[in-house]
Amino acid sequence: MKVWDISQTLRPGMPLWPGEPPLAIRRLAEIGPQCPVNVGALDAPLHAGTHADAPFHYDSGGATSAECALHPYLGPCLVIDARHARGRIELQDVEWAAIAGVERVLFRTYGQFPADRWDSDFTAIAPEVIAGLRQAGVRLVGTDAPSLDPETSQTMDAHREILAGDMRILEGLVLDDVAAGRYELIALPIRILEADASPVRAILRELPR
Ligand SMILES: N[C@@H](CC(=O)c1ccccc1NC=O)C(=O)O
Ligand SMILES: [Zn+2]
Ligand SMILES: [Zn+2]
Repeated sequence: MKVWDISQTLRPGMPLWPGEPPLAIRRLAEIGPQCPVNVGALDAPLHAGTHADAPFHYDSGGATSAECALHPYLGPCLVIDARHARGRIELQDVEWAAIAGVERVLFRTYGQFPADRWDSDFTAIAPEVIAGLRQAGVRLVGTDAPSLDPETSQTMDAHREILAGDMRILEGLVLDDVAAGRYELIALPIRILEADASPVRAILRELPR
């Protein structure tokens, strides 16, 4: 069964949200005469790379990564090619008939994911689109962009629509090699106490025929 790895590589020097501290891999122990193993530690912002926002990120009373149920992050999804969208994915950019019965939607906005540079002008998603997805019964919205809202947003309108429907979010996906269509999504957040986001290893699998 074909598997698509739709996750970024977490690595020192990777592009991060402006102001975030750099990702580091610390060496705690090294194989040698007195030590049988190499041991490291990861210092990384919780939103680094491909990750799942927890509701706590945009609602101080919201669930943390450790508290989020796993159902939204595991199951059939629809990948939508939204590369034609300019600035924001708007209502007219979505083929709403294709959303019927879909619980998970992943938007592709990049022709080639910017793995080596921070893109401040990434394609956001209009709050009206999130509201429309919520009304259509969608439980999870994913994107290859680093956020649903523009980098400069102070109102986080798309995240607020997600909150209104207690929906879930994946950001920083890599969809370059994924054709639009239906897949099985597996992208489980790690059980991190008090966390507002969690790295995920996101993959797609062919749906069973
Ligand atoms: N991936 C994050 C980006 C984000 O909102 C953010 C991340 C780190 C520091 C500040 C952020 N947002 C607004 O200031 C998000 O959209 O959830
Ligand atoms: Zn995030
Ligand atoms: Zn977010």
